[in-house]
Amino acid sequence: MFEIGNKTFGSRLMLGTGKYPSFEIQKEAVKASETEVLTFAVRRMNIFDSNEPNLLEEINLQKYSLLPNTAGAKTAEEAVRIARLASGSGLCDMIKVEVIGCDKTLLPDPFETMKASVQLLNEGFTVLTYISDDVVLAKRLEDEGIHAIMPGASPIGSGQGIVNSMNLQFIIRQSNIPVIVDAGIGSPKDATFAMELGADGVLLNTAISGAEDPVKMAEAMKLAIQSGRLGYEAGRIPRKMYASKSSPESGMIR
Ligand SMILES: CC(=O)[C@@H](O)[C@H](O)COP(=O)(O)O
Repeated sequence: MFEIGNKTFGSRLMLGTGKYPSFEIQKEAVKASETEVLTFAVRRMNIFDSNEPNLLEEINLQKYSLLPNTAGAKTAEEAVRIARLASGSGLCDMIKVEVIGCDKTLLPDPFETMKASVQLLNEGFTVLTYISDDVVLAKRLEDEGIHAIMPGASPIGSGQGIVNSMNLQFIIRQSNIPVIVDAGIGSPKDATFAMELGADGVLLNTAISGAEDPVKMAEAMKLAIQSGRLGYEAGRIPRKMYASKSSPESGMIR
């Protein structure tokens, strides 16, 4: 169990909702993942045209917490406008702040991200902020009062996995708010690694929606995250430079 703002979650896997081959497969994958949190880009989600298909109509909304995100925003002003739209539509008071600063890498703009996060905190939102693995920015945002920090493992949709585990560990160790590793996860081992490092959760999309079998991959990710968390709680052995025998010599029968 972990908490973000006033919500408690059993599952540590948060799912994006884009790029699935079909609604049917998406629904199955969401079910198999046992996620409790679905994030979606307010700008890209068809929530306003009742003639168009809409994922939110396809799923049982009682079962999930919705986490609208500000994907598509390039300035703080745009992100704030998108968040207000989501809240005005009664979707949720939680918001994932995402302000992209570079079209090629889709890495977030730290200055606009900070501005948007502070503004939305002042407006009473529960703020989860997506950043790159920037240790100093993570702390500054926590000091401002955000509710969870979401450092990227690697660029969105790249499937590169965790490229700087050192920075992620710095962020995890210094944080007094939940750390959700978000973006760039490619395979279950990446998700396990994030959890073994001590992350509170993982948010991912492409690794499941783009898999050959998204439903199977959703289950694999669920198990990977559970396994990584269990391993973290169990406490791994320290790394040693040289070998040490698995069977102790004292007490050996000669
Ligand atoms: C859905 C969402 O919020 C994405 O922007 C998120 O960052 C996931 O990235 P991946 O697709 O790399 O998992």
